[in-house]
Order: sequence, then C-alpha cells, then structure tokens
Amino acid sequence: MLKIGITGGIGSGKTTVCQIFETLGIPVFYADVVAKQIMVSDEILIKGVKETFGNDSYFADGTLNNKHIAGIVFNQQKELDKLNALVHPAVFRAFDQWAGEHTAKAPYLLKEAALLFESGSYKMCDKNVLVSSPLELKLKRVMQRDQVSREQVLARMDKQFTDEQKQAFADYTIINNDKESLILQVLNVHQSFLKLAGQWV
Ligand SMILES: CC(C)(COP(=O)(O)OP(=O)(O)OC[C@H]1O[C@@H](n2cnc3c(N)ncnc32)[C@H](O)[C@@H]1O)[C@@H](O)C(=O)NCCC(=O)NCCS
Ligand SMILES: Nc1ncnc2c1ncn2[C@@H]1O[C@H](COP(=O)(O)OP(=O)(O)OP(=O)(O)O)[C@@H](O)[C@H]1O
Repeated sequence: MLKIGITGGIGSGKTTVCQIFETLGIPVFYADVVAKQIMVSDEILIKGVKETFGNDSYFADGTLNNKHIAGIVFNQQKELDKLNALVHPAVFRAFDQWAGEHTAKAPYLLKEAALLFESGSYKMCDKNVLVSSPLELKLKRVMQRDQVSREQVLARMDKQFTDEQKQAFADYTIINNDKESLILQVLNVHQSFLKLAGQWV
C-alpha cells in the first residue's frame, strides 16, 4: 500500500490540506491527534508523563494539562526530547496498526505529522509532502486560531526544522500562501499519487 507523509511547520496549513484530501476519499492518519489520544489512554505513557513532568500534567478528570506541559517542553529542549521519546514510539505503533486496517480501502494513505522529518517517521512513508507558507503568514494564522502570542508561536517554531531544512526531505511541495490555489495543487499531487499507486506492488 502506498503511504504518503505530509508535514509543514506550525500554521502552514497541513491540516487544511489534509481535509481537502479527505474530500477526495483519501484516509488520513492525524499523528498529532493520535498523540493526544494516546497521552490520555495509554497507562504506561500516562505514568511516564507524570513521573517526568509532575502530577500537574493531568487534571483530576484525567484530561491533559496542555498548558502545563507546553510551558515546560517548549522552553527547554532537554524536556522536549524526553516528551518526544515517550510519545513518538507509541504513535509509530498506532500508525502501523491504522495502516494495516485501512489497506485496500483507498488507492493510498496519508500520514499527517508536524514532526514527520524531525522524528524520522518519514522513513515509514514512500513519498513525503511539505506544506510550505511564509513565516509571517504562519505566525498570523496560529496567533488568530489559538489566541496565543507571537513569542509562544516562535518558541514552537524554534523546535521544528525550518521550511528550508524540511525541503531537503520532501518529494513534493504544496505552497499555502494567499495567492496560490490550494485546491488545484492538491488535485495535481493527488493525480501523481494515483499514478504511483497504480504502479505500486
Ligand atoms: C506539548 C503539548 C501538550 C501542547 O499541546 P497544545 O494543545 O498546546 O498544542 P497541539 O498539540 O495542538 O500542537 C500544536 C502544534 O505545536 C507543535 N508541536 C506539538 N508538539 C510538538 C513537539 N513535540 N515538537 C515541536 N513542535 C510541536 C506542532 O506544530 C503542532 O501542530 C502537545 O503538543 C503534545 O502532547 N505534544 C507531544 C506530541 C507530539 O510530539 N506531537 C507532534 C507530533 S506527533
Ligand atoms: N489558504 C488558507 N487561507 C486562509 N486560511 C488558512 C489557509 N490555510 C490555513 N488557514 C488557516 O490557518 C490556520 C492554520 O491552519 P492549519 O490548522 O491547517 O495548520 P497546521 O499546519 O495544521 O497547524 P498546526 O501545526 O498548528 O496544527 C487555520 O485556522 C486555518 O483555517
């Protein structure tokens, strides 16, 4: 089964792009969403997160205290490394299982992940797509969407590869600025993937 990875910096619009693929009938595995689900359901992981970041990592009802964890990890690389080491292997396993379940349901599968290249999980995909946007536009979108400060967005960007670094890993690029048509670009790469899927053994 052909597996396509899709990524982009915070606010690049990768989720927006994936939603267009979904309207074309392509199943999408949202790694960030799954990571969040696992963090409140996997008992071993919950124990590890509490031991590493304190009991305040969870509210009394078992939901994740995102602000508490984000405040620690996006200010100290060492702490972020610890969180990634706890969460990422569990997400990789979940993707493997999901891909097995969705094989034969579509011509190809998509994996959307913020840290596709940084985490090395792009290696689990046959081709990889970068959604790229100008820095100021990304900042504006996230500040508006999440009601956060410019500094908070920049702190996360600082923990991700730049678009230039990501470009080196990408087989395809989708430009999501205000001028280029997103839908047309998605349709073009979709056609390429359908052709590839036809050749895939
Ligand atoms: C730190 C957490 C609690 C913050 O939650 P919050 O609701 O504020 O952010 P959210 O999860 O919606 O992420 C928003 C964006 O932040 C960036 N981001 C999230 N996690 C990371 C990370 N580990 N490294 C760098 N950037 C990250 C991404 O661009 C992501 O799309 C949460 O992001 C988390 O649990 N992260 C660890 C899981 C992870 O690595 N996810 C990303 C790839 S699987
Ligand atoms: N071409 C566009 N035109 C207008 N708004 C857009 C466009 N692309 C994305 N947006 C908006 O910008 C915000 C960020 O987009 P999106 O959530 O898809 O980014 P993302 O890359 O998935 O971000 P994150 O890494 O934070 O999850 C959203 O509110 C989305 O609706």
